[in-house]
Amino acid sequence: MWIKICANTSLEDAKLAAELGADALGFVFAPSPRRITSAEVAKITPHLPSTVERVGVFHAVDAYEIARAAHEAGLTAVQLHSGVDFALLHRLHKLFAGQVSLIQTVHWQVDADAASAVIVASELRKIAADGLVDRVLIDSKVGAVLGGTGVAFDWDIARSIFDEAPPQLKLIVAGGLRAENVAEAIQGLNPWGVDVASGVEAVPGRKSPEKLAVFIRKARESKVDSI
Ligand SMILES: O=C(O)c1ccccc1NCC(=O)[C@H](O)[C@H](O)COP(=O)(O)O
Repeated sequence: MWIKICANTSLEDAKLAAELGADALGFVFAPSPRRITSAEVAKITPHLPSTVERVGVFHAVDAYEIARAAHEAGLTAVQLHSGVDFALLHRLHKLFAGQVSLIQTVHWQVDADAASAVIVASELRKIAADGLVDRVLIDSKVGAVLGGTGVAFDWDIARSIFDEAPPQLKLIVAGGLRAENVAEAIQGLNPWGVDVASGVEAVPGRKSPEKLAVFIRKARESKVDSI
């Protein structure tokens, strides 16, 4: 199980998450109470183990702007968090030339779960057909808020979408995960990875060491029920 701890804003939190076994650390460049600049991330990434992915979360902006920020911040992956824009994905793929990987977010509108199921399934098919990206993060959208919502989407409705997704896609579940429910998400959806931001915080923008430790342990220990 790939585990991403997102929305880090300090070296202390990022180092702790890495020590506790996170596979990837996220830094939010998109508008957020947890937003961080590339100059600030550049002071954190050199102190992290090289085995841990450093993922920048961006709303669609200019490809050159994303590439400049990724370079300055020392990112190893870029997560595009506002709608699927194949032209932008292809521009970034060319600019990064294999040095930085790409993760695409697809949003699940929580107050319209049945419609979201149809839309998300369609987006997954298009991403698979395009063939450029294999990691897709499915995150809750609450009203107009695209991330860090602390709200889970309807996993019962989502189960068939995860089950029937194109097999080449590595699906990451996000939105409202906490130590208390990460096992349920893993057992219900059988994702390739999990991602959490607010669910392991003590206060907005600062992680709770206890919540982080329990979340990572529970995600590691969780097994998918075999039929
Ligand atoms: O985390 C944020 O504050 C955020 C804000 C705006 C865009 C993206 C953001 N985070 C991206 C992620 O990958 C988060 O891990 C994800 O939204 C999950 O958030 P949460 O429900 O708080 O665990």
